[in-house]
Amino acid sequence: MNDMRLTERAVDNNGTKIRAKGVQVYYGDTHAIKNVDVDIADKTVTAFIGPSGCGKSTFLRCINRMNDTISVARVEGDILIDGEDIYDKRVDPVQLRAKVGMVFQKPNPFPKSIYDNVAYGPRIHGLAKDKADLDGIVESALRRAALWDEVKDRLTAPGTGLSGGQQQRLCIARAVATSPEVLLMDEPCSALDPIATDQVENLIHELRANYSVVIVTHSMSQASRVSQKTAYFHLGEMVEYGDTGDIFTNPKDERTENYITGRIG
Ligand SMILES: Nc1ncnc2c1ncn2[C@@H]1O[C@H](COP(=O)(O)OP(=O)(O)OP(=O)(O)O)[C@@H](O)[C@H]1O
Repeated sequence: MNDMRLTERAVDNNGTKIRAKGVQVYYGDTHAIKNVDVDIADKTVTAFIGPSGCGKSTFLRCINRMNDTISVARVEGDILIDGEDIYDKRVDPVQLRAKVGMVFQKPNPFPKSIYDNVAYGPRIHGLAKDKADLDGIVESALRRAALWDEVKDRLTAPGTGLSGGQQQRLCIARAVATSPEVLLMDEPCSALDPIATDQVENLIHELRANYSVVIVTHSMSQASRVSQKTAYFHLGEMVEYGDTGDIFTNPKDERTENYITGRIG
């Protein structure tokens, strides 16, 4: 953001990284998110689950203002990160998205080299002092994405030439290269085979040490493997939110229970 308050502010709010208050999202006349209140913890993986069309991706996109790019979308209510309103008019959405990175369903590397994919964000945000500094940022991001050993000898090769699982880890490296504080993942494994899914899930587990990770998933087994907190969405409402173990073994809301037992999907 313009004044970079997100990076400079001391965090002292009992581990809450993201706070949503009364969030509503409309696409024209469609009321896609209905009055969502939630506190999302720092250094935690939070899974959003629920039937198709219930608003998981819409709510996820509120957290880095990706809905700004959809002309018919209108967001109401407050979303605070470290206590700061990300919809404040002084906040630059481009800067915000460096702090709140996103990984999409389908791996979407740029038509550039592996190196340039990862260097893209640090370059546009002026994060490197010189070439050696940029090299270090690229290597560190590729290591954090568990991809370095596989690509270190072909950094100038096109990112699009990697396997699907490698491309998704490249996109994760691209997202972490700007040192985000929050990582949003919208069904990051849905285009991957079981081995690549396992690698990305292990990575999510490691990323939690440094980031608040929010993941949309259709796979309840994935949610239970990777997350500590789970939110269940139903027809635009967040009907239940709590510890993942509790949501899956002892849901309080009948709608959550019906979903996790397979009665609705
Ligand atoms: N760009 C858009 N324009 C208009 N309506 C949209 C748009 N994106 C989503 N919607 C509508 O908003 C509602 C929520 O959609 P969203 O994609 O957030 O749900 P979801 O739970 O992520 O679904 P899925 O699991 O199928 O990806 C749906 O009714 C959908 O049709």
